[in-house]
Amino acid sequence: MPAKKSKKKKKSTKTASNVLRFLRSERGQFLMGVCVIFIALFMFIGMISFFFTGAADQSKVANKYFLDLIIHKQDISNWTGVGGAFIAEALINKYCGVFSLVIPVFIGMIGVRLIGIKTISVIRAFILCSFILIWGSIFSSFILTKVFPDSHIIWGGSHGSILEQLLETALGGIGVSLIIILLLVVFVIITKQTSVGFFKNLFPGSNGIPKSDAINEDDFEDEEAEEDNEIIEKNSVLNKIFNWFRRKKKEEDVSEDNLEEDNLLPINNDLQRELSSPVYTPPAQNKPILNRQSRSIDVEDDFEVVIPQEEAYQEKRNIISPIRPILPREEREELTASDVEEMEDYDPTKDLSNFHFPSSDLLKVYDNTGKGVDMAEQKANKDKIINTLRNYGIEITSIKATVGPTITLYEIVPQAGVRISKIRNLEDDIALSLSALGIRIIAPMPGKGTIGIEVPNKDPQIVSMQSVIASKRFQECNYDLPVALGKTITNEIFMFDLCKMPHLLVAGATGQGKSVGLNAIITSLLYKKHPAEMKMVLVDPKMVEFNIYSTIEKHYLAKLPDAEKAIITDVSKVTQTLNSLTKEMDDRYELLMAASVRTIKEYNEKFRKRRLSPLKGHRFLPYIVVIIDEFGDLIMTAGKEIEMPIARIAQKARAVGMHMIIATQRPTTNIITGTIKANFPARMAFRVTSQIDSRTILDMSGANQLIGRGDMLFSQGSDLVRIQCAFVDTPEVEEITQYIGKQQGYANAFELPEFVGDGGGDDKTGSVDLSDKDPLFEEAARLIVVHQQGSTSLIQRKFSIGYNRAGRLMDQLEAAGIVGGTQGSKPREVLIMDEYSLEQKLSSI
Ligand SMILES: Nc1ncnc2c1ncn2[C@@H]1O[C@H](COP(=O)(O)OP(=O)(O)OP(=O)(O)O)[C@@H](O)[C@H]1O
Repeated sequence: MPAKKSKKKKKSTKTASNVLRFLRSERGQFLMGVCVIFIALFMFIGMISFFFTGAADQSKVANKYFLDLIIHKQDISNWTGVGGAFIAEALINKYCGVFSLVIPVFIGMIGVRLIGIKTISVIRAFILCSFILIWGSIFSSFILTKVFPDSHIIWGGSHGSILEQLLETALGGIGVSLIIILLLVVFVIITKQTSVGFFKNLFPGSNGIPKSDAINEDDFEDEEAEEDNEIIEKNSVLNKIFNWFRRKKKEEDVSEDNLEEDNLLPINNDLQRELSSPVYTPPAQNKPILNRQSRSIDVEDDFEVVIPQEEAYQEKRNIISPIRPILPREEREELTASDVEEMEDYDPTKDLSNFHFPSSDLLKVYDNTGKGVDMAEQKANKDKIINTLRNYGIEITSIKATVGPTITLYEIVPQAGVRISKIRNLEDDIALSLSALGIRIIAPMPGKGTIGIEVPNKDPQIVSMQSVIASKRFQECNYDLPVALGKTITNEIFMFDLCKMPHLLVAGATGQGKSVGLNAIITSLLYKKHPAEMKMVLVDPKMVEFNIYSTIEKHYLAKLPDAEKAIITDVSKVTQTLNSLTKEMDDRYELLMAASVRTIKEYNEKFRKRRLSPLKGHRFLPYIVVIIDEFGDLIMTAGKEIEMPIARIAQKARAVGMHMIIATQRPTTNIITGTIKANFPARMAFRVTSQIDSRTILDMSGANQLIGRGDMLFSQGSDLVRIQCAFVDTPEVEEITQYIGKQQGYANAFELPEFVGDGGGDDKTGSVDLSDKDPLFEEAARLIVVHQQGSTSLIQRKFSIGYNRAGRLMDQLEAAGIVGGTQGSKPREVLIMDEYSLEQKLSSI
């Protein structure tokens, strides 16, 4: 019996959680949104009808119960029947009067938010509607009742009437009028930051006047007194309104040029803010460019703050749904072609045709809502920059701020005659005055004619991987190996095609965001490339960083034929793998040559068209991305043996679709050598501790001035871009890899070719000549016996020798019977138990 009960209980909990999940899903939310909008519409129509039909219905509806009215089938004139008449009578006459119309409007807003076509702040809307409701009821009761005394409508509702009567008794008619105006002013001042300027400007003589070229308040008052009257004239309220309409028209013209309505509405609708901004046209070269995604606020006459807007999230969500997989580009192209012959092309993804790409829902959405733009902070920073520069005798003609997720860029235009180097040298002084780390001066800003000062925001935002992956740009991009890295200072998604880089060097001190950066790169590739199109070789000497990718071994990873695991953690295996990759590279070149093509793209295209026969050894070539974390560790242990194959691959592998990403936390010249640097034109620099390190990575300083936590500089040739790296946490990556891992994969990981070195490869035990022992033979034997660990990398590390020599030593130790044979990636068995037995053994050899 109790078992039955608990089963029943379980079932009902499951149903409830299913319902909840549905309601939380996109479909559920959309459905609820539509319902809510219909309810709002019904109420609104009912209330509008009330103005025309309310008189006829009033006697039938007033003081009755809703059910009574339905049961007794009353003849109701309201367009929405008993329901509408009842709601309208209650809301308008009983409660808050005609301004109750904002109630269905508010409900409609909630519906719109649920549907997701527009992001509306519910709290803001609630406060706004509540104020309108209360203020409106008093206002209507006081004014409209006097204007239209003989009406079936109680203009301010019972609520308004009572309040208004109380106020009128206490303060008199004039007092109530003043209270109504005061409440309105208070509300506008509280809700609109720029309203103070607007109100000030209503009074002639206020200083809402555009300033002269130089921002120098003292000079300004004395010298331009004469011009003041003229300008004040220009600033009169009528002129402002006229100008506002003129500007609005201009903006509408721009908006026809595809500017998103979403982003402009807040600007256009904001009459108060526009009115408060001065009638001041900045010099042509300083004119603010209205970014497609930007919202620009004229905080003061001379200071414009641009807040680049993100693309609407919902719009992006619709692009990838968990149900509808994103087909690989090639497949999409093929499907659109109606040509039957095209359909017969070879389809590399056919083996895993049911493969579903992960959806962006698997990634976490970080709540940055509380981290809006702090106008006070922007203004204070601006003042500090101006004052610091002024202290050193530098005047500027304009200053503009662009607020990014973690950094704000202040662009200044100095007065003619100021030496740029003078400003550049003030980096430390500005940093001191702003009491902030990570100040960077870009003088001049390339192609802009301004000088940039980057200042970290007090409350930085997290750029979620979700926002980057779900962005329209990423979803619609057709790069061969698309990598979405994060967001630039102007909130734009920063993306690049790894194929074009073609190799990438990642550096940064420990804990500054390298691993997160590598995960972001891998994640973007996983979201766009089908397992048939891309394979990865992951090298992880730290052993813990790439472990999460082991679940996708049979989908995306490549490994050596005899390797147990695809993720390489053993230093000794790295040389083998890299050599194997150089072999794969050479094999691919031979295939390309046989196919008479120059690039992997042309080759694969030919293969798809079935113009290359598999019988002649041709095969579809997936891209291979080699990612090495902590490359410094490898160079320290294996030196040239690692550097050489890396350099070879970096020099040649681009055309055959092999790309490398190497990361290091030790950006010194003995790790990032000249050979490495020459072959890795694209560099990603996270924060480093010294200017020298920054120069080693980027060939210039800057990385030492970053603020960490994913703040980075990306350089490709001479261009240097500051980016906030997208944040993807380990659990998020796990979700993705598990989603992929659960799906059908290939039988094995992608097999790399076996590499047989000059000496005949690894397995040389049979030919080992113990008469020609390595000078380190005895010491190595002691080391192995003392540690009881037959590991080649141990020998490498202890004696600082390369892998080949350590491997030879190990073979000699095996031939001497000190260690056992190879056991895949595991250390060899040590056959001698103690040092005494070893000494005996050594003397007998
Ligand atoms: N893009 C980012 N946004 C926000 N926080 C970040 C970002 N990247 C890194 N962090 C923060 O910094 C911490 C360290 O990052 P990460 O592990 O990537 O550093 P690392 O450079 O790889 O360090 P190590 O070299 O020691 O492994 C993270 O746990 C996270 O809290």
